[in-house]
Amino acid sequence: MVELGIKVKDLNFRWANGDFVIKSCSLEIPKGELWMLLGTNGSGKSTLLRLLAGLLAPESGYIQVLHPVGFVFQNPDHQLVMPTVGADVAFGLVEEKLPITIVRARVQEALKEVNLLSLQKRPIYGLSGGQKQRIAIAGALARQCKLLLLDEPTALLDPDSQIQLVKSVRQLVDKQEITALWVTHRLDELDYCDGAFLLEKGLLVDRGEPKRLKKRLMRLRE
Ligand SMILES: Nc1ncnc2c1ncn2[C@@H]1O[C@H](COP(=O)(O)OP(=O)(O)OP(=O)(O)O)[C@@H](O)[C@H]1O
Repeated sequence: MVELGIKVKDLNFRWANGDFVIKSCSLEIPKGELWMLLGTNGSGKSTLLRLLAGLLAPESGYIQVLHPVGFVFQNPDHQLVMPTVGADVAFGLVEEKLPITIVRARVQEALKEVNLLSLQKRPIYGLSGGQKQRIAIAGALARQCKLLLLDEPTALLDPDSQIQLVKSVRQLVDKQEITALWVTHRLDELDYCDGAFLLEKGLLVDRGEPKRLKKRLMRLRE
């Protein structure tokens, strides 16, 4: 039997007094795979990610995900809270009250994984958007996350940094057997994933082979 990183069954969610924004959603992602979540603005992608992360509670349905969960937001400035790179990556570990020797080792290892070890002592202020996103990912790696949820992590990046980021997440997924779900509007990113979902008005209307979904969406956008 395939081991799963995410299993969701008949999930329903609505905001207080509102209509359902996630409707009878069922999906599975095998452990160690990178899947993408597509859909027009307001279709419910961020809401679904927040439900998976446990940041929102569903009205009904079943969610099973691997832990710990790492979350990467569209705008890293909403996520990075400490003044320097090293302190930010260490933040979650200090919260867990881990011994300082372990914190140091995990921070170094995580920064090495995202190619930012040389910036460990640098202030976050002044770094590029792509570097900041990699710091957010390093924070999740330092916490030894098994599931990575990324909400349009490349939305604010230029095309070069965009492709660099998706390639590095692809490599991390392969190397560390992390499961990842990546929300995007950018169809070129589909070249790096194992599968994709299409959400429309809270309903999963398509799923599967990224090449096929890419063609379908390219036709829709013509
Ligand atoms: N805090 C909130 N309270 C009430 N309604 C909300 C809240 N956040 C989002 N919504 C509504 O929920 C629906 C789904 O929003 P969501 O942000 O999940 O969509 P999305 O697919 O991520 O959109 P985008 O691509 O623009 O980020 C939208 O109608 C949105 O207006």
